[in-house]
Amino acid sequence: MSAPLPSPLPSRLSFHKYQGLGNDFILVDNRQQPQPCLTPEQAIALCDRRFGIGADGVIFLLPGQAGADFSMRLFNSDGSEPEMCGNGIRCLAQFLHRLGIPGREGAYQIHTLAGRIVPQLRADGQVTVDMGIPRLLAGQIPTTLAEAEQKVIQKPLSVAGREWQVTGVSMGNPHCVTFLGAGESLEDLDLPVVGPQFEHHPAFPERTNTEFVQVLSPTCLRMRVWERGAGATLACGTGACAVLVAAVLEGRAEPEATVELPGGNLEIRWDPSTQHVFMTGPALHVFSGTVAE
Ligand SMILES: N[C@@H](CCC[C@H](N)C(=O)O)C(=O)O
Repeated sequence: MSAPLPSPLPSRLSFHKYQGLGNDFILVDNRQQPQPCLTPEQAIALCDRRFGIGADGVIFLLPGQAGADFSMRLFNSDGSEPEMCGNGIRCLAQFLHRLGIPGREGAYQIHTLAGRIVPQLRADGQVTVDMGIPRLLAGQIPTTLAEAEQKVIQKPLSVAGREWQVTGVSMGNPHCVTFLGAGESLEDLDLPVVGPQFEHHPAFPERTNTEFVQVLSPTCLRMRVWERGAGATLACGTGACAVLVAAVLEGRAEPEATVELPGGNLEIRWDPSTQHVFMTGPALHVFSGTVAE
């Protein structure tokens, strides 16, 4: 049997493991330099659940840009860099609090590749995040399922031998949302088969996250997710926001609803006056450590 490949694990790296509804991340205090201290290859190695620490991604706490208090960047477990991470930014807010950085009335101004995002710690220990305004035009998602200046609502998409109706939403990162038909169940979905075919579909030039949704009521949505660059995860915060937005656009839900994910629930609100989406949910520190020599 051949010896395992040499690991690019960054020896002696201090890290902090957090999770939001089981969507788990390795957080690195990277405030000493403007660029991430790790390469995508090192992030892949750290995320490996056998040879590394194990996580859905690596999140970097960086110095602020554009007037923000701090910046956040992250690598998915496949080494790709997404624009934003909803569960992850709740974890980042808890990390800042644990570092003894109070924020303004518990709120932190965070610069991300999706723009300014504002998580706020709540007295009950949960975190509410102003996720900004969803992008709904095909050119913003991006997708070729419609003309660039058109919305993508209930468009047909052939995947895995069947036609799905999909709605596209960007929360800074791309999301393809599809609602199950009567008699279909989330448990019957073969995510490892259909997920990658959605993720890599040519209609999504930057790949996509895909959410499969069952409407329990206009104020309760149940979902599973296949994430771009991470696969099937227990929760996706930007995905839950995209699901609420898509459900409202399709006339299936109220602007405020509970989104049930395999890892737990998120409360999502799409404010009609400001068009901002707000997400509320938990984020917990699991352990801290240092990578071996
Ligand atoms: N799980 C995250 C999303 C992380 C990024 C996503 N995989 C992408 O590539 O867009 C969340 O909670 O939003």
